[in-house]
Amino acid sequence: MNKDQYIASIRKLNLKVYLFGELIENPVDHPMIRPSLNSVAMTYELAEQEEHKDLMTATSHLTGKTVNRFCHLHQSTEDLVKKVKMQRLLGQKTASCFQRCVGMDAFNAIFSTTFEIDAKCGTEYHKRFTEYMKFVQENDLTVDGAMTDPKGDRSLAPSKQEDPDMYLHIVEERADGIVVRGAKAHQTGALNSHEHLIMPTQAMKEEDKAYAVSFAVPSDAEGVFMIYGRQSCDTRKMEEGADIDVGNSEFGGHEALVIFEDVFVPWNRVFLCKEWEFAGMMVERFAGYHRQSYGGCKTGVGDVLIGAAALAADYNGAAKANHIKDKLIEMTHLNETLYACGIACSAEGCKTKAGNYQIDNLLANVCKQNVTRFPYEIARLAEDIAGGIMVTMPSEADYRDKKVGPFVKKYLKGVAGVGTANRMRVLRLIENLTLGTAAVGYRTESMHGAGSPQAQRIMIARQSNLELKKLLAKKIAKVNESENK
Ligand SMILES: Cc1cc2nc3c(=O)[nH]c(=O)nc-3n(C[C@H](O)[C@H](O)[C@H](O)COP(=O)(O)OP(=O)(O)OC[C@H]3O[C@@H](n4cnc5c(N)ncnc54)[C@H](O)[C@@H]3O)c2cc1C
Repeated sequence: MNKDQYIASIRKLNLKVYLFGELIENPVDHPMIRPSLNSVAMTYELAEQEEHKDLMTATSHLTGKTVNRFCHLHQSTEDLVKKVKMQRLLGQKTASCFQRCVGMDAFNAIFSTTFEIDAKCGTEYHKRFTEYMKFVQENDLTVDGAMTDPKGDRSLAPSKQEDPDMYLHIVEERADGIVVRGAKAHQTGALNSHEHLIMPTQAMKEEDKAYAVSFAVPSDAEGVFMIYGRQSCDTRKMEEGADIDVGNSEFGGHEALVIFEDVFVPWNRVFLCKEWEFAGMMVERFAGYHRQSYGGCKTGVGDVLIGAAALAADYNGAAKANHIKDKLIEMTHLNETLYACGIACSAEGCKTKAGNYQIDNLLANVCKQNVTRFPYEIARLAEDIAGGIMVTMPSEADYRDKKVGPFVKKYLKGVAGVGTANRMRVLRLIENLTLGTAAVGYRTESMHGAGSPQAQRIMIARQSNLELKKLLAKKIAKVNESENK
């Protein structure tokens, strides 16, 4: 699809979306939601441009046809590297979350996991999922990769929760399919997606087998509805003529709470049904891909933030100061470190039993662990360079007002030759990325998206191979085991 066809295809869906307690009739044109749709639309627009085709498209190994890379099953480490480069490009173009990665990461995780379930259990999930992928590729769909359950009491297993719906689960198995109930929280781009692709949220034990479920449903399926997640400063987008104050008037991201009220799923769309031993594998593979993803997208957004900070320094007349130059160097160093990790875990990837490529899991976890920290430091340095006016500045309405406008223009001026409005625009962009709507994606998603920091530390511990490292040290130090006796 091109950009316009994508927008038209979302318009055709009969989505049930609630915002501020009301059912939204037309989410596509809602001023608070539309910027997020524009970000996804960019994934279609760039794929049409000759200069970006190499990154934005790939050849499907299922059909031999050209597909959008967001629908691709990675066939090599080169594909994995291109994925990260594509994500950086999109971060640069939108300065926000472009939402389509969760689906891509779910495709690749489910493809390889279902292959291994079938080999062990004699099921036919992989065949079903392969057919599903052909449908996704053929129709160039955006798919919400839905893993996170609300989880209620974090100290209790799914089946031990006071409310059994705190983890999405199977309530009925029928001859023609299953019925599921529950919710998925924090769903990125849910309203801009054609489909929801569900995975379990954690490894399961046998008593939790009703919660070990993976399936796909259209986003307007009977029984599915969404409650839009609000963001800091979101209603600025609803203000008359919203432009400067929004910071990024064109693009944004969103998350939603997606609720499944006894939703029927036909068997051909079920990819895991109670094989609890494989829930952990699916989760780990998805998380690995998604931890790689942040080495691309957050770096692209970081590029925009570094650029905005450098412009703020120019407009403030501080650009020549050595400490400002050094802070911009530090921001670049941190940002490129994230990118290096994204590229490294891709280049060190390997083939799965199903034939698609998986990232190096240790390096992907190191990547995400850095992502939980570095964007915060980059944001801190951007705020330092921007100055306090970034958060105390009068509104755009005051700037345009006949009476007080001239005072705003006069007293918010920086260096000669730069209009006050342009200085305001750059400062509002920094505010948007560090404290406003885009901070959801740049900051808190960096912390919790694809798992909170502790989840990566557990994975790093598991793969650090300390015993080998001890042996290396013993050899160099000439440790003599007989002296220990
Ligand atoms: C902006 C954003 C976008 C997201 N997009 C998606 C998406 O598209 N799809 C999707 O599926 N998910 C998405 N997520 C969800 C993300 O994966 C979760 O936020 C993450 O897994 C953490 O879960 P939580 O938010 O419930 O935090 P919690 O589980 O409440 O964690 C809070 C803290 O408690 C700790 N903790 C939690 N449980 C335990 C325990 N049992 N023992 C000890 N400590 C514990 C954690 O380590 C953390 O420090 C998104 C999240 C964000 C913020």
